[in-house]
Amino acid sequence: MGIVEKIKEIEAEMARTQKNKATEYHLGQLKAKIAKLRTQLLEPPKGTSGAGDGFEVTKYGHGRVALIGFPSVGKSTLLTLLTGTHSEAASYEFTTLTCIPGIIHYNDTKIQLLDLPGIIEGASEGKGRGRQVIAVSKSSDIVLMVLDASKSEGHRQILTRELEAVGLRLNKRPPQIYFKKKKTGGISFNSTAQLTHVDEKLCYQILHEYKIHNAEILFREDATVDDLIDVIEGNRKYMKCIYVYNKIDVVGIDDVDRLARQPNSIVISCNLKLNLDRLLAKMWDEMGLVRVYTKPQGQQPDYTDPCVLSSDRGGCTVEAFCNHIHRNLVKQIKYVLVWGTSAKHNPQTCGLSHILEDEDVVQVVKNKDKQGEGRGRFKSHTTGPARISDRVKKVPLKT
Ligand SMILES: Nc1nc2c(ncn2[C@@H]2O[C@H](COP(=O)(O)OP(=O)(O)OP(=O)(O)O)[C@@H](O)[C@H]2O)c(=O)[nH]1
Ligand SMILES: [K+]
Ligand SMILES: [Mg+2]
Repeated sequence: MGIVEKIKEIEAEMARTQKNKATEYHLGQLKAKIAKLRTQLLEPPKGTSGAGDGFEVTKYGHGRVALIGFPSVGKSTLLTLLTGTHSEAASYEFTTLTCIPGIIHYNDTKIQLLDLPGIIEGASEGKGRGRQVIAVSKSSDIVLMVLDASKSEGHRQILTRELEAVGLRLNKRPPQIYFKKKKTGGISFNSTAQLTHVDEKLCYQILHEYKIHNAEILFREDATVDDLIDVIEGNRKYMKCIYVYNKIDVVGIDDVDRLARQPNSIVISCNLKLNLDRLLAKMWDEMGLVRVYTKPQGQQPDYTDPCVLSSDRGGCTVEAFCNHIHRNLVKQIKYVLVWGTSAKHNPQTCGLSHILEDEDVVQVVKNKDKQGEGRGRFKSHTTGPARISDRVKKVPLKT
């Protein structure tokens, strides 16, 4: 029996089993069995590297965004509109057969947008190009789930389920469960929260299913069995997702209004070029990119060429900023001067652990730079409006 058949069989058994206190442990065990099989399903076939099939696209720019959706929802039309790169669009399904990259220029940053083939129910089990599409989505920073506003609202749930089946968690944070495997000592089970979904026995059974006999586990919230399995599997990817309802030109105003009010959602029309600017702004906000402008001593910063940090990848500390500029810079640094919203006063003298914010300006002072930095430096600075864009771009910085 293949892995997919095994999963189907267990799913059928779960559907047959009544949910009550007595079957709770058995159901938990079945969930763990499915999770293990799905992980097996994700392992690339022996002798291959993974995604394959012309789907590997080199990362480019300051972040990567994947377009995921059923066929013919308008993914390619959207890529062409936002990036200027042509991706074939047509009224028949599966027009796009590979991964097509384009570049969005926004806020002086470059975002790589990936058009992908449509995916369908069963994608997680390898239907269509599901596996390759999912592998590419996992490599991106956020997902735009493109939906047809005129079609069934169930599509969003189906796609979410497909992505969950392969370990993607959309708009969720990791469960607050501490878990550490040990060599000896048995299982130590603790919780700092009242648990209503999981008890010690169920936890032991799940761990037993994974052949884990020595571990430390601490629940910091009222987590579920699924949360526990996610933590044990350890391979889940937590991603932001924006639900993009396209084709609002063909639905009534009441539907548009309802869809627009759902969390993490935006309504657009590629045909009428409606709301695309709002989509870009939302996408950029969700990516959590932080632009930092470097200011050479005695000069104005170059506002066209930011150093772009990410709160998700690598962090936004002064240390991350320095590493971004040069790998040896951290060793040479004495302190930095920071202007902008992260600074208590302008400029603030900061160390490596200071966390920078979008549009901050940083001047690096190296150890050998001591000479030029007299005490008068601090007298000459004025505090301006809170936004660096107002303050710095109009009023030259005192240097
Ligand atoms: N009415 C309407 N039609 C649209 C809109 N956007 C795209 N379409 C049409 O929808 C059809 C499918 O568009 P595509 O861009 O090929 O869709 P896709 O999601 O890339 O499709 P696949 O590559 O096959 O998965 C085309 O006929 C488009 O012209 C829109 O905003 N409104
Ligand atoms: K199409
Ligand atoms: Mg397409």
